[in-house]
Amino acid sequence: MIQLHHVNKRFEQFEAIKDVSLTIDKGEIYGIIGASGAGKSTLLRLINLLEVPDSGAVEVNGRDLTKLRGKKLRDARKSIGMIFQGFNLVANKTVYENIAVSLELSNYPRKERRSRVEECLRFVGLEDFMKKYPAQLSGGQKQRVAIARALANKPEFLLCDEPTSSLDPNTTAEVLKVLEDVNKRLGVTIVIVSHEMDVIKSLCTQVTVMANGEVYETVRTKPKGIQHIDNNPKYFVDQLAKDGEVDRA
Ligand SMILES: Nc1ncnc2c1ncn2[C@@H]1O[C@H](COP(=O)(O)OP(=O)(O)OP(=O)(O)O)[C@@H](O)[C@H]1O
Repeated sequence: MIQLHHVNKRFEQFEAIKDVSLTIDKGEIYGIIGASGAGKSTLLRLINLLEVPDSGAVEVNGRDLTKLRGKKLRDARKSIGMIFQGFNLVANKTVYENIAVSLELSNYPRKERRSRVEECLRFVGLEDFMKKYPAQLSGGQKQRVAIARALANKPEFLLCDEPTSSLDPNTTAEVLKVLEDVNKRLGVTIVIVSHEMDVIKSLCTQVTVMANGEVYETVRTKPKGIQHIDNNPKYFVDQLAKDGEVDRA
């Protein structure tokens, strides 16, 4: 379980995140949506302390990450994988090496690294791509490699920052299917930031709408048939309420 308690984050004078508290239960696919600049990515990055909060607590399975330093923080972070809109693969390394590097950094037992890389690539359907370089892959394949890399250390949580925003609709569907498998078959809790309502609609079990650095509302829903997007946060909630059964959290 992930819990944020009264978290605040400023960039100089600008208050990017204001007193945000939320709970993400094990097994959820938790969406964070909202207009551009609402604070979605910052909120996601606070969960693994890529952004350090100015105040408040970030608890992962009951441990406050803001109190951990050095090896203890690195170990805690192993339970949290992350993928990005731009994939963040290393261009001059092969698919195999991109994944193996994360096992090296975490001191994964040397003899088991190869089979773990193979296992992760099989999971995302790219076992035949080990020797390719990122430039030889499509956008969807790059994101699947990034997912395999994020899974390598067997995380409990996967943070996804706009994972399909640079992909076309078909490739988006392919990546969403992999993320759904990660949740259903591996039991990984997923937190996904997206401005695409279709992504939220097809995947999420709970959704937080952000506006101006604050939680506007959190709803549990299985929305259907959402077509448009609007910058008014009330719009997101109204759409979710209209298209599915919404329990206000
Ligand atoms: N490192 C930083 N330094 C200064 N300001 C920042 C930094 N990171 C984010 N911000 C500001 O904080 C606000 C929230 O940014 P954030 O990226 O979290 O928004 P977002 O909702 O993810 O937006 P988008 O959908 O456009 O990516 C924005 O106004 C942004 O300019």
